[in-house]
Amino acid sequence: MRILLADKLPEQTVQDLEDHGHECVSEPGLKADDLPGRIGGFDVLVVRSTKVPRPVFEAADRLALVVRAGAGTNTIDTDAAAERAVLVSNVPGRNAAAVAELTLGLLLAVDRRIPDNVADLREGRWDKTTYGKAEGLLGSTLGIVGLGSIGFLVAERAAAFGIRLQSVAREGRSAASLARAEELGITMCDSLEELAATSDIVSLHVPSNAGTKHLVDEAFLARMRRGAILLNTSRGDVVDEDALLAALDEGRVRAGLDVFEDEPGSGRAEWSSPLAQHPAVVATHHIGASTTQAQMAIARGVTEIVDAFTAGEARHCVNLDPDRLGSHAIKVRHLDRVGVLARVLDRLSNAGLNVQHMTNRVFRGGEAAVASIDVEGDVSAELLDSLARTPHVLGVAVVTMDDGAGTSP
Ligand SMILES: NC(=O)C1=CN([C@@H]2O[C@H](COP(=O)(O)OP(=O)(O)OC[C@H]3O[C@@H](n4cnc5c(N)ncnc54)[C@H](O)[C@@H]3O)[C@@H](O)[C@H]2O)C=CC1
Ligand SMILES: O=C(O)C(=O)COP(=O)(O)O
Repeated sequence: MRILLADKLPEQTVQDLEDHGHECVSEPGLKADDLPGRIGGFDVLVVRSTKVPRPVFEAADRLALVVRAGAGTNTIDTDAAAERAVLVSNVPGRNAAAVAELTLGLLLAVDRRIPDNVADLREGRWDKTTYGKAEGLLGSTLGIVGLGSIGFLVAERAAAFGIRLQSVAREGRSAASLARAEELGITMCDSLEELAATSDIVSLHVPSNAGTKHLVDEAFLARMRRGAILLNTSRGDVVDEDALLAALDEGRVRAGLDVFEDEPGSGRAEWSSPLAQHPAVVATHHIGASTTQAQMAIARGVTEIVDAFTAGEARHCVNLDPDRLGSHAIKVRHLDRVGVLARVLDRLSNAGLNVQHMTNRVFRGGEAAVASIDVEGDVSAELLDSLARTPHVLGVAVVTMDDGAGTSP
């Protein structure tokens, strides 16, 4: 597998991939605009925050997998990838502890004005009068928006500070997630509006997508308690930055921010931002995931995904359609001979059935195999009979899949 690494990744990533037999080219300086001209000849692209827009997929000849060495895939045009059958996978959860640590760091820094304390002391000014006025966090209420990998780890850490926890009730939350929330004493608000109005601190841990864009807008900020703290370590566009700036200027809220809508995509850049420079903001350089621990964990995750892909598995893929798993699962047990599957597929095609997902596993000894073919459409007795009579086929069975009961790819 030829792999292009277009971002700063630990040397261990390259080492692991090469140890697993892959050929790696590491070009951490590549930008989105360079990628279309560079992607030719590579099977796999690995990136962190480097953007992967549509032209990359249009220019690619062999590209079959993009791995986001991190959590958020909003920087990758996953639709363009899907249109060209390129898998996009992320490495979920592995950097969550690092982001949770930074989130708590920002909270303490805002509450105690630690950066301003430090700056004044470095300038030779002692000012206990100004800085000795923090509110304190014990008994305050933290509203967590986005109760996933990071949200839960923020909750665990905040609980240790004696902070009360709440989130928003959401359809489709798994039983495991509900149980964990209950265990941590997280109460559920009925709405985001209620969370905004009843939290002393709001921390954002949702992915960036159409549904979360400007989730924190003027109305949300207007509902927040006076002096409340907004923490954003998710993505810049989850917050309406103009509305936040206005709320900060009016002294209504304070903020700890690791991410910005127009943040530079590179490691170093000249960049100024009224938000990042605001006196009521403690800002960092999108470093939530940038600990050695997190990056090593991500590096292992990247290798696992590439290895799984090599073995035919789409692990942590974000752009396969979970609803298109077919209406019927057909199992064909057959002798492992050249041409059997071609004949089986030919019969499915003649019956007008579209294959949604397919695997073929060979048994020990190499004599026989079983193909699992998920199809969409009616499977007639006539078709089953013709499949069963295909040369070298040993047996055929069909299972009707309920909605959502398909075989996961
Ligand atoms: N600052 C940094 O360096 C990092 C930032 N991130 C950002 O944090 C985000 C979250 O990361 P994880 O916790 O690992 O992802 P996750 O997928 O484990 O959790 C996201 C949670 O948000 C929930 N959610 C989605 N839309 C929502 C909505 N409209 N309202 C309420 N909840 C909603 C999901 O159900 C899920 O529980 C990433 O998508 C990424 O953008 C992630 C890692 C590092
Ligand atoms: O994992 C994520 O979603 C992150 O935001 C981390 O970004 P990075 O890999 O540090 O550019």
